[in-house]
Parts: sequence; structure tokens; C-alpha cells
Amino acid sequence: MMNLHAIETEGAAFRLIGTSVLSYRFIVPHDELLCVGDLLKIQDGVKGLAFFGKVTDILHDCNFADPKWDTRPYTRQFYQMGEDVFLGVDAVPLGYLDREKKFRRPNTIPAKFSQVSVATADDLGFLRGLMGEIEVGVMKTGQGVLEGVPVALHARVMAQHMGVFATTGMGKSNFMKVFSASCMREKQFGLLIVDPHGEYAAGGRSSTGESTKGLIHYTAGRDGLAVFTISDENVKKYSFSRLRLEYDDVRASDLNLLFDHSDAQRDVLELLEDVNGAELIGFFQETDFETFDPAKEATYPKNHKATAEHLRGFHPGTLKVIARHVQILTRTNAAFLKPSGSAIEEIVDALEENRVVLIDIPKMGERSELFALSVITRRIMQRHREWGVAREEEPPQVLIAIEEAQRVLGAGGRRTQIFREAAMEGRKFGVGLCVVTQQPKNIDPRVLAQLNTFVVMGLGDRGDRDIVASSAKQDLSRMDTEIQTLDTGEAVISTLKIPFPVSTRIHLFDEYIARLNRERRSSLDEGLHRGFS
Ligand SMILES: Nc1ncnc2c1ncn2[C@@H]1O[C@H](COP(=O)(O)OP(=O)(O)OP(=O)(O)O)[C@@H](O)[C@H]1O
Repeated sequence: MMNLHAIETEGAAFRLIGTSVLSYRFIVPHDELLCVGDLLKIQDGVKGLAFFGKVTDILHDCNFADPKWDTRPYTRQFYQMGEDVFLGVDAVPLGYLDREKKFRRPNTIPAKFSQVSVATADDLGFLRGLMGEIEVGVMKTGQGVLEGVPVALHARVMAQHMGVFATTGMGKSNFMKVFSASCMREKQFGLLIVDPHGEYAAGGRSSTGESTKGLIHYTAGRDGLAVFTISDENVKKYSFSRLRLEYDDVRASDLNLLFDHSDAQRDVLELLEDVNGAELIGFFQETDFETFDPAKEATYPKNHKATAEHLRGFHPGTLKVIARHVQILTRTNAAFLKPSGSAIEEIVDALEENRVVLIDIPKMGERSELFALSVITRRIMQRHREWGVAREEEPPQVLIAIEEAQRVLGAGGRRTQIFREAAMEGRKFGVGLCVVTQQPKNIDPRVLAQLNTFVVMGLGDRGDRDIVASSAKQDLSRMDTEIQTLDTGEAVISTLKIPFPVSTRIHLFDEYIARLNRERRSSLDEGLHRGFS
């Protein structure tokens, strides 16, 4: 018979008592402080393997058979029976290091009574080798952070679409800026962000009112950034490029994205999809729809004959509505939409040079944001498709951020075709989407199924958490308690090439870029000292 007293207790905090390949349980003294989310190392001395787990639940437990022992009159005495009263801890397995120090999925179980301890940064040092290039924060445990273990996404995975899910005020803007700064630093793919509030480029106010810095303050990474703005002041002050789009960049489907249309109006726009933008806008601006009759050439300008002939059989009222929408489109976007002169090729070039491209349109509103995003996305998709035909080598990678993505990627929205195309086939051409939303349950599940990276920053709503957990490629269901208790600036990240979902404390942007600027300065100083070779 096994002699339990013979087990070495020196240095061993706790011992594993069960239960299966997919679930660990151990007990700790009743006064021990452990938290949900704490990372554990389970050293299997019998097989020579190191297992890792994460605390998912902690409960009161004891050795007494009587279920009411703790409410009996002499309860106080029981507290002196320290060894019979303890905490039971449940943990989820993360994986294990085999004898060759290779990290494996948890397909076996540690020996009974293996030694369990809270993992240190040294224990988890091997994770550094599994991380990617795009640093976003440090690994978090239930009680704090593991300073030596940065969390960094793999650049190659980014064209396979990512989702950022955050309730308002949980630190989504901060995350996007930290992510962008790391993209500027690494320059491994292009990142497009349309910024309707003008906060990402030069900074502004956070949702709680403090002033924050912007991407231009990451001076050491400045050549990884291109900003296209409508603001004269910013062109002068920061030498940003001017944002210009021209009529020919527009397609009929852009109107579908911005306005609600009847079936007949949608039919008109579908028929006109291949008509170039200048012709489309010219036709609707120059034709009088009170008298328009496609069968009578005298009722429309001669140069629009081909377009007019498409429109036989449509009611003039239908065309009038579209003419009005064309007028609203050109007027409301007049700050950057002109008959000719477009910066779109420069924008796509900057993305192909693997820079972060910010489209800075302060105070322009939602329609302008979506319009600019749709026009640029279409051009990116077009270029990348052409690339596939014309050249042997792979196209460059581009990631397109879509904030409040439920607006354009909701279930059943046929009006937002270009974003759906990017979601469904973009990865073949190196085009990824970064879907940012507070309401994942309002995103088309087919789009969610395409995402390979999930950044979850606190979701209060059970429906939202369930849909995220069921769409992620790694099992997030066991992390539900942790996701519910995430604080501002904390995230659970599930992505390809990092073997388990990692809880992360996202860097605070201002501190992160201060560090990156310092690192660059000190490496320059060192270079000057030693000479560059
Ligand atoms: N990683 C972090 N560490 C510490 N504080 C953070 C972190 N991220 C965000 N915060 C703080 O939380 C507050 C809200 O952050 P932020 O503006 O990024 O939220 P948000 O989710 O973008 O809000 P909204 O959706 O309203 O725009 C800010 O005061 C910011 O300083």
C-alpha cells in the first residue's frame, strides 16, 4: 500500500489529485490566496514532464462526510482541524513540455500527486519562442502580470482575419493604437484604419476624458506610418498627405452601403455597377428625371446614351431618389471627393510598403467613414486579385480595420458586398479584415467563422460571449468567468500559432511608445558608439 506520508513535501506547494486529461483538480490550505486566471506548473516527476494549467474555479471543501458540518453548533472547533478543511481548485490544462522541451497539446495526464505550483515568468519563459512579432501586451495571471512574458501576435496570421470584441470603455482604442504601433515597428504587413474621430493620428481624449498621444508620437517608427487627411491644418502642421478621392473611384454599390434602398432602386444600382464613377455621377447630375425617357434621346445629354439605355422600364421616381442620393454623396464628401485627382494609388502603395495607413477624416461622420473605407477596400481587393494573375510571388499582406463592424458585416446585409467579399475570399489574396465590434452577436456568423484571431476585451452580455466562444478556434468556454471579470485594458487572446488562449494586459499606449522611442534611441547611441556595419 502506498504510504502517503512518504511523499516529499519540501518546496511542494500543492499536489494534484485529479481528474482527467481535460480538467485538473488539487487542494490548497484554506487560507491560501489563489485567483481565477492564475497560471500553474504541474511537475510530473514520474514521467519527467512539465504540465501547465490555469485556475478556473476555487471552492470550499473538506473531508467531513456530514454535508452540514459547517453549520453545526461546534463549527468553531472545526477550524482547528486545519488539515480537514481546505480549498478545492479546478484548473484547465494548457499543454505540457515534453522531454525535448517541445510544447504539446494536453493529450495526457500528469501523475497523481504531481507537484503543483504557481508558475513564474521563468517557468513560462519557453512561451517567448512561441510568440509572434506584433507585441500587444504582457501575459496576465489571476493576481498580476508576468513581466518577462510579452504577448505578441504572428504577422503571418493577420491576413486570416481578426476580431476585436470590446464593450465601450474597455480599452479598444488603446488596443488599436498599441497594435498599430507594433505594426509600424515591424512593417510586416500594411494596416488600413479609417479614423472618423481624428484620435489615432495625433492623439486626443480617451473615453474617460484624459488626453492621449497618437501614432505620430511614436517618432522612432515614423517611417512605418502614412496619414491621409482632409484637414489643411494637419497637412501643414504634420506634413500629412492630403486625402483625395475622385469620381471614378466611386461605384454604384457605394450608394447601397450609405442609403436604404427599395428593391427597384437596388436593381438600378446593380445594373449600373460596372459604369465608371465619373459617368455615373455625371449622368445623375445632368439628367432631368421629370422628363427623362430612355427611349427618347432628346430627354438626356447625348454623352450618357449608354447609361440611359440601361434604365429602360424603371419608374422616374426610382431614378429621382438615386439622383438625390448621388447629390448627397458628392456634397457631404466634397472635402475629399472631387471630379478628378485621387490619392488612392498612393494609399494602396503605402499599404504595399507595409505601412500603417490612417485615413484621418475628423468630424466627417459615419457615412463618409464607410464610403472612404468601401472605396479603398475595393481598390485593395482589385489590386490584390490582379496581383494573383500577373505575378508568381505572393501578394503583400494588408489588414483592413473595420470599426463598429456590425454596421457592414451584420447578418443578411447584401448591401455591403465589398466587405463580405473581403471576409470570404480576401485571405486568398493576402487581404485580412480586423473586425472591431461591441456586439459580436450582430455579426454574420459566417464572417465570425472566418476569423482566426480573437481579441476579447470584456463582454458583459452572455449572448455575445457565447457566440465568440463558439466561433473561436480554441476552446474559450472554460474561460467564461475570466472573460466576465476582465478589467479595462485586459484581453483574452486566442490566435493561431500560440498554443492556448492567453490572458493579456494590453500595454498602455503612451507608456509603450515611450519605451519603443527609448529603445530606438539607445540602440542608435550604441550604434554610434560601436559604428554601424
Ligand atoms: N491597457 C490599458 N492599461 C491601462 N489603462 C487602460 C488600458 N487601456 C485603456 N485604458 C484606460 O481606459 C480608458 C478607456 O480606454 P479607451 O478610450 O481605449 O476605451 P474604448 O474601449 O476605446 O472606449 P470607447 O469605446 O468609448 O471609445 C482610458 O482612460 C484608458 O487610459
